[in-house]
Amino acid sequence: MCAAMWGSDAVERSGPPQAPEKDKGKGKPPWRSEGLPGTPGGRPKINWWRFVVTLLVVYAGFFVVSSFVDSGSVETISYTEFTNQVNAKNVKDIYAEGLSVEGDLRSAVKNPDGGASYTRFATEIPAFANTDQLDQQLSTGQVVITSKPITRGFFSNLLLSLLPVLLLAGLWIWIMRRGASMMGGGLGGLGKSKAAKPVEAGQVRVTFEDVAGIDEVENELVEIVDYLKDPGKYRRLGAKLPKGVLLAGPPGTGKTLLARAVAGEAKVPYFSASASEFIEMIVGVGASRVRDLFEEARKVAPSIVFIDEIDAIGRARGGAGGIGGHDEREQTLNQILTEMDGFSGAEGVIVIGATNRPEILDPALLRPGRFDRTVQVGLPDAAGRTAILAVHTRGVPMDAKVSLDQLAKTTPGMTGADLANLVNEAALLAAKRGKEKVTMADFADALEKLQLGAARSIVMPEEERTRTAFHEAGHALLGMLQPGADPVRKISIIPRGRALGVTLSTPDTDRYAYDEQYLRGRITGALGGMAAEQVVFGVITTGAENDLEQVTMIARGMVGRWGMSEKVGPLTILPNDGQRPQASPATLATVDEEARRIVDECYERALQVLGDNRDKLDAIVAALLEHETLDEAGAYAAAGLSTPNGSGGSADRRPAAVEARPTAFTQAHPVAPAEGVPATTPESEPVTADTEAGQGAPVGESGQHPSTDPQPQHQR
Ligand SMILES: Nc1ncnc2c1ncn2[C@@H]1O[C@H](COP(=O)(O)OP(=O)(O)OP(=O)(O)O)[C@@H](O)[C@H]1O
Ligand SMILES: [Zn+2]
Repeated sequence: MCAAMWGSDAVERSGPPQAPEKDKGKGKPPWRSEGLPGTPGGRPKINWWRFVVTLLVVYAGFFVVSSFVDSGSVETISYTEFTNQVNAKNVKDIYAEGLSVEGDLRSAVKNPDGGASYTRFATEIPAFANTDQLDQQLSTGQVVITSKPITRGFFSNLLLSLLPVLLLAGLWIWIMRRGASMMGGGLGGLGKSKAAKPVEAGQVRVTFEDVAGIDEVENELVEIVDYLKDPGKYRRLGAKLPKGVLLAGPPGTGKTLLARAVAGEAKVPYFSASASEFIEMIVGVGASRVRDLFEEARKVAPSIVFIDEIDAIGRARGGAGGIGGHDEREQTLNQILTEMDGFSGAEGVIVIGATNRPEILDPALLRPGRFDRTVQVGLPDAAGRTAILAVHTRGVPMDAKVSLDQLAKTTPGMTGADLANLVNEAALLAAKRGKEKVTMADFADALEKLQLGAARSIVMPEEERTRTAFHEAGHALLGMLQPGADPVRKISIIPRGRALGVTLSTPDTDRYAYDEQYLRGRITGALGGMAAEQVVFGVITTGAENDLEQVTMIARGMVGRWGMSEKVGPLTILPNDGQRPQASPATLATVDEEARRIVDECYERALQVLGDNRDKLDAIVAALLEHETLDEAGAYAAAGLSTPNGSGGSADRRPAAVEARPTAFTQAHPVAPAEGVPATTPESEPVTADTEAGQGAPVGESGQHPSTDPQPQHQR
């Protein structure tokens, strides 16, 4: 009974703070309530039935367990028997707590010496028992009661017996609240968006000055800034501005920064939220948060609402699930769409969304009147990188010899965030070294740390070191000898992170597209470590796991994505967006077969080249064992080759590269394969997940150049 009361109280408290009635009659589009059957106004759905059933089960379990605990050497007797024994003065001291009584009962068997012997007994006093009368009996029976006497009234007794239930219920609610508050909110505050607190107008300190290297993107947003500054100007002419702008591009390219800069330039309030924050375990919460957010934004319009990671909720419906339940995601998405449809444009709320994966967005989001403008935010080119470095080195005292141009050239593929990080790392290093200014050497070391990972101080057994040296030399030598391959920049057998050794190759210029020969070269190079182990030691180790992942990914991409197998043809069999492969089992089998053929051919070639150039391989290994790390010049010199850029650098080596997609190409070997057993991926598993991090995602004009970018890291 108490539990029931308590429960209904909890129902009250779980309701969203803003009563749904508030929305009624406000002329909200009718489809909203149709679209959300059973959850009007996004009221959280709590399954009370399940709650009650769970409690009953737990309660029953509690009794079963406690009856087991009671049994044993203790004899359970009935209440009547107990009172009889008391009256017969057979009961010694008792221990009473609540309704349970335990004590000693004189045995029927007498001791030989004539003394009494006792056995342990227990009983329950029923709630209807007359406890006053019992008290009387106990005192005349000379029974000493320890612990609390049994004089509680009916209700307190009941309450006591319900205590475990109450505790469990409390625990349950606590878990619920925790679940909710972990993602923001809390049960009482469900739906209250943390994001509803904007950065006030004029408080956003970021301007376009702080965003470098992506001028085209800025230009697209200037119009919006102008509109936000004076919406009236546009309104008078009846001009319609986009309600939403979608910024699409790889992580760290400055999308958030841009959105803030727009707010900073226009001096308007800025609301920001990550789409994943909206999603809750309880259906309807996301939608109510969205409603809240927009309500606040409208109050202070003109304003900007920035929604990061919009793909988390904006995935095409029916596609692979995102976070949160399906219903919740869809409702949240619907709410965003409703809100965007809702503004007349006169309100001056501009929504800026950001995503790494525009291709998986629900087309409904991109319809006119919603995110009707998509701006691609790509990786910066060399000039862009120089500009970004300039922004981030503004307050950093630098040695006169530091050349940002030079740095930009050696950092192809890095994003704005990477470059900001690089500057910071270099400054940290310089400070640690007690310098007044950051020098080029600090930058070089910081770059090495970022590209290769921080060195670890573990002592490698000599045998392991030699094996690693051969492995890395194998990667490197194939990189040096294959036409069109990216120059080898660094080889190292110093363990870093999870890697035992690293070979780094980067192109001279950023590149966006790769030809078949290049990709085969890359596969061959990635197999070089394993091939070297095979050639030299006759056995291979688990150290090539990472290499093989790359190999598999590239080979399958060539066949299933980039039309490089005649047998399969120019079809997309393995989509880039993580969707299931679209092909018959027979075609999938052919893809596997073709990928395997390519890899086999490349491995043969790797064995061949290394076998033919064993002298060069040994020479690189000797240099590596001596110096541990070789830079570009050192590596080529050790092999007796000239660097690709050097005097003898043959022009035919240079890839027919388009612009730059600088990809550091390193190979890492796990120091220890997880628990000794390298995880194996079944051949048939589509390797499309690699693009998750945007690493393999198309760069530049989205999707037009399916850039392979098979994971730049290539480490032993
Ligand atoms: N174009 C740029 N100019 C100057 N700094 C930049 C630029 N791009 C990124 N940065 C730096 O990188 C940091 C992170 O960028 P930001 O958070 O805007 O990236 P993002 O594209 O929103 O990434 P994500 O998709 O991961 O959210 C910025 O705070 C800034 O310091
Ligand atoms: Zn390797």
